[in-house]
Amino acid sequence: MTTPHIQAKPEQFASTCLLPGDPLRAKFIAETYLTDVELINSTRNMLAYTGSHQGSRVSVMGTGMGMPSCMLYSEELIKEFGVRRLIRVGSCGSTDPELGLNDLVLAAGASTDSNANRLQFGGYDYAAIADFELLTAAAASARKRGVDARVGNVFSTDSFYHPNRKLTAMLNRLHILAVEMEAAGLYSVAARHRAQALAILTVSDHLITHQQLSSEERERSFDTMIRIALDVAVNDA
Ligand SMILES: O=P(O)(O)O[C@H]1O[C@H](CO)[C@@H](O)[C@H]1O
Ligand SMILES: O=c1cc[nH]c(=O)[nH]1
Repeated sequence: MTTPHIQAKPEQFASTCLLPGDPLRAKFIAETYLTDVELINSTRNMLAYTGSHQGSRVSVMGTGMGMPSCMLYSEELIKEFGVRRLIRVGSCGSTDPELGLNDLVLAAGASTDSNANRLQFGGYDYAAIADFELLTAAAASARKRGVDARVGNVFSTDSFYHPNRKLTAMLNRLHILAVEMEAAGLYSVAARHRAQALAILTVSDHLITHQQLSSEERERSFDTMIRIALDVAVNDA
């Protein structure tokens, strides 16, 4: 089966797929952490690979930026390629003074300014939440690795350059930890298909202090997040 966006056979995907926004981060993850790696999609340069990690098959694929792109790929991965566990490994902007560069967030829930989930829900508000099993596995992995990962609500936005100048303060007031662009959509697609999803995020920039990582660091670093995601993948495989 191929789709307009993914040219692969269903059996080429593992049932667990890591999903960075950046396809070059997918390449980096495949080349650095997996063995026996096969490139299984390059349509639109949205690179996807399957390989092995500690004896378990794992796939990794870029989703592009934003909910429309992430939801499209997630839907196809679940419906046409048999992917059942989708683990986003993304960057985010911290909205919390106590959450600094390179710190980790496990997105238990994802608020949003997007209409994408309302489109599927008759205009009502949908509470986009992570799969509990994946979330607790990631929290356990972080604990075991001595990593102080924060668990909480994030904000998935349609607008990287947000017009609301008071957004950061408003999010902080509601104890939302960070901003990114995909988790709320990923969670609703997974729920609709009874699949499991989790977003693990690393702080790449700080919306209060304006510190930031370089684009190369966003492509090639994030070792802790990737290792935790792979612990979850192997645990569940
Ligand atoms: O680093 P990734 O996974 O792409 O995630 C974040 O970075 C992009 C914006 O620069 C958006 O996709 C946002 O969600
Ligand atoms: O979506 C994102 C990702 C990183 N940093 C942000 O401010 N927003």
